[in-house]
Amino acid sequence: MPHSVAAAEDSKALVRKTLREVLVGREDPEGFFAMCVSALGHQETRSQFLSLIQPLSTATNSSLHSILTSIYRGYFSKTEDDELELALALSLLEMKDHQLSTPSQQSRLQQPGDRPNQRCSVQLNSVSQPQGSSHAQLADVENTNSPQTGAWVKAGPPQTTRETEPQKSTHVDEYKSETPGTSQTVCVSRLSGLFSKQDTVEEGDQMMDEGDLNQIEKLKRSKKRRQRCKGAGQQVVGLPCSPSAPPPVLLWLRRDLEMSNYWQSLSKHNAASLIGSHLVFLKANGSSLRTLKELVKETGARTVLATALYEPWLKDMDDVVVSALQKHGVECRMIHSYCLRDPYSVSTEGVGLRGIGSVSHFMSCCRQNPGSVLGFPLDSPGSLPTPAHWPQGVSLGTLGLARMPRRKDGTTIDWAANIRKSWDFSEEGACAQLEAFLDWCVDMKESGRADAPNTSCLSPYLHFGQLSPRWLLWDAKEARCRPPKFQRKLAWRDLAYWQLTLFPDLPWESLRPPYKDLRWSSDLGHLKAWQQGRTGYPLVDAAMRQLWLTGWMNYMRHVVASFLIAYLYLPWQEGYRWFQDTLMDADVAIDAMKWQNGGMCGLDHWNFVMHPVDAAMTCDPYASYVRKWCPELADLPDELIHKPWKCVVFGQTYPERIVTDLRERRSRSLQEVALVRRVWTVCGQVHRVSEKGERLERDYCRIEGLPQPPAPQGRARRTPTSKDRFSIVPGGAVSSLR
Ligand SMILES: Cc1cc2nc3c(=O)[nH]c(=O)nc-3n(C[C@H](O)[C@H](O)[C@H](O)COP(=O)(O)OP(=O)(O)OC[C@H]3O[C@@H](n4cnc5c(N)ncnc54)[C@H](O)[C@@H]3O)c2cc1C
Repeated sequence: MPHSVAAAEDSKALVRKTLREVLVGREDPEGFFAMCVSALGHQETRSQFLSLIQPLSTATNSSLHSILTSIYRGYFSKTEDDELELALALSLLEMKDHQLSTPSQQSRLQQPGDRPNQRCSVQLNSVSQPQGSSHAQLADVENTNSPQTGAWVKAGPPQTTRETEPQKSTHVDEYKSETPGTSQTVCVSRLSGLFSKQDTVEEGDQMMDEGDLNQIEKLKRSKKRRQRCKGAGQQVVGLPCSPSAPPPVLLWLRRDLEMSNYWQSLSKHNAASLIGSHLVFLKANGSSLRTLKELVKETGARTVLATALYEPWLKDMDDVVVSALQKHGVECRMIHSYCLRDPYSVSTEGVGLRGIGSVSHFMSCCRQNPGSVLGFPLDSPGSLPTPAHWPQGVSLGTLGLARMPRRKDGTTIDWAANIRKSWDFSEEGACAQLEAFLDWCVDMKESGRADAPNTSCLSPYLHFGQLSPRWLLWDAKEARCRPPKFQRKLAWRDLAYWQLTLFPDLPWESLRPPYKDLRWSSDLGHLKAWQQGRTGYPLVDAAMRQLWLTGWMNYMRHVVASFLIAYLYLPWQEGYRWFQDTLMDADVAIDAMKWQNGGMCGLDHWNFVMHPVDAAMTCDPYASYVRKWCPELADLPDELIHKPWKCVVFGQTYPERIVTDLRERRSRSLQEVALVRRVWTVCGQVHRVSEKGERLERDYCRIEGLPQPPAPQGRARRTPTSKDRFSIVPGGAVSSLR
C-alpha cells in the first residue's frame, strides 16, 4: 500500500478509535473533533466528519451526535478570527488516547505567551510511535505491518503540537574506512552518540572514548586530560577502529516520526563538517536493516560499530539487526556511551535487593560489581579524512523531522521560536554552558531555588549527545565541583536506565501493583490548566509556563509533579507524557522513574509533597521567578504575589485557583495512599501490607531472574501521614527517608 494511503488509513483508524473513546466517556467531543482536524486535515474533516459520526445518530447516542454536529458546524462556519478562538478552545483538550509506549508527540496547546489574536487553527501532522512492545518496534524496522498509528494529533491551537523527541531514536551514522590495509568499518551510532564524546571502545582492560567529531573547544582546553590519558597508557583514538574514518552517515529509521528537537540539534551542528567531513543523511524506507545492508555492501564494510541503546524495546530491535548482519559475516560491536555504565551489566550480587531503587543501593551494586572500568574520556580527532566515495544522501529537510503545524492559510506556526532563543543547540553552546558551570560549581549551593541557576542546566546536552556523561564527570572532577554529589546525580541517570531494563513498563505502569488501585481524577480541565500554567497558583504556573516557552524547568519539576498528583489527583502518567512532549531533556527512563517516584508507586517513592504556596517561600522567596514567568502578577508586593487570590480580580489578569481546598485534598490523597498500601488484592485474596513488600520483591526477582531477596530485616518504609511537612525542599535531587 502506498505510504500516503497507509497514513490516511492510519488516521482514519485513529479517528474511529477515538470515537469509541468518546462513546465510553474517556474522550470528550471537543477533543475528538480537535483530533480529527489534526489527523485528517481541514478538507478531509470538512468532507468526512459528518459521515464519520453518522453511526451515532441512533436514539441512544443522539445527544452526542448533535453535540458533535454543532461543534462541526460551529467550526466550519466561523470567520477566521472566530475560528482562532474556537481552535484555541479546542486545543485545550488533551487526547486520552495516548501512545504510552513512547514519548508522545502530543499537541501543543495555547500557552501563556500567545496573544489571543494570534490564535489560530492548525493542521498537525505529528505521528505517534507504535505501542511500545519490542515486537512492534521490530515490525517498524522490518516494515512488517508496523502498527505505526498514523497521525494522532489535534487541531488546534495556536502554536501547538510540539513533536517531541521520543527515546534516543534509532538514527544510525556510519563510517567507512577507505584506507588500504585496514578493515572496512561502518560505525553505527545513535544521534546522541554521533555528536558526543561518549562512545567507548573497550579493548581488553582499556576503555577508550570515541572522540567527538567537533570538539574543537574541548581540544583547546583538554591538554591536561590528554596527557593524563596518554600517561596512563591509554590509546587515544578518534573514531573507532580506523584511523582513516569513513564518511559519517545518519540513517533515519523511523518512518514519519517528527523530532523537531533532533532536527534543531542536527541543523545547528553538523559536527563532521567542522573537521573536514560532513554528515550524510540516509532515509531508511521501511527497513533499516535493508538500508544498512545496502550500505555495508556499497562500502564493503566488514565491521559495524554501534552505539548501544538501553530501552528494552529498542535493544530488541538492535539485537535483530545485529544478528542479521552477523549472519552476513559482518562483525558488530556495541559501544556503551549514553550512560556511565551499561545498565544491562549492573548486578545486585553481593548487595541484595534491599534498598533497590535508591541511588545508594545502585552505587553499591556498581562498586561491588564494577564490571568494565570507567575509562578516561579521549579527545576527538583533529580531522576526518575524506572517503573516496560518498554514499548518496538526502537533505536534512527530507527527513521531515521538523514539520511545524500549519494554519489554514498555509502559514507555519513556529512553536519552537522561543525555545531556539533559550538554547544554543550547537556543540559550542554546550561547551560554553559546561565551562560556565565548571566556573561556579565549586561554590554550588543545593538550595532548590527556582530563582537562581543552581544546577548545571546540561541535561539537554547530555540527552542529545553534545556532551557525554563521562566527560562531564571527568571535567567536574577536575574542576573539583563537589564530585561526589555530582557523581551521584549522574548515577541517578544510570539508575533510571537500570530500572527501565528491569521494568520495561516503567513509563506506563505503576511499579507497585497496589497503586494501580488508586482512584485518579479524569478532570481534563484541571489537566489543561496545569499544562498551560493557569492553575491559579503562581509558582506552579510560572514553572509550567517556563516549561512551555523554553522546554525547561529545573527543581520546579518536583513542585509541579506534586501538584498534579497530590492536589489534582491526576495520574502521574499524564505528567510523564506532558514532560515528554515539552522538555528539552525529555528522557524516557529518567522521566518515568521520577514520575513513578512522585506518584508514590516507584521503587524509591517520594516521602514529601511540595505545597504550591509554602514551597514558594523557599524556592522563590523574592518572587523573581514568578514575576518573570507570570508578568501579570509582577506588580504585586512580595507578601501577596504567591497568594494573589487575596487581592486580584480573577478571570481578567490571572486565573482563579482551580482547587482551593489544598489541605483536604492532601489529606484525602494520603488516605488513598494509605488505603492501597494497607490492603491489596491479588486473585481475590487479600494480603496484609506487611507481606506485600516482601511478596512484591520476590515477584520482581522471579520475573526478572534476579536472586531471591534475603529475609527482611529492619523497618518497612513509612507511610506518609498528614503530620508530614508539606513543603520540605530536600537538598538536591530527592532521596528517600531510608
Ligand atoms: C517529575 C520529574 C521528571 C524529570 N524528567 C527528567 C527527564 O526527562 N530528563 C532528565 O534528564 N531529567 C529529568 N528529571 C531529573 C532532573 O530534574 C533533571 O535531570 C535536572 O533538573 C536537569 O537539570 P541539570 O542538568 O541542571 O541537572 P544537574 O543538577 O546539574 O545534574 C546533572 C545531570 O545529572 C542528571 N540528574 C540530575 N538529577 C537527576 C535525577 N534526579 N534523576 C536522574 N538524573 C539526574 C541529569 O542528567 C543532569 O543533567 C526529572 C525530575 C522530575 C522530578
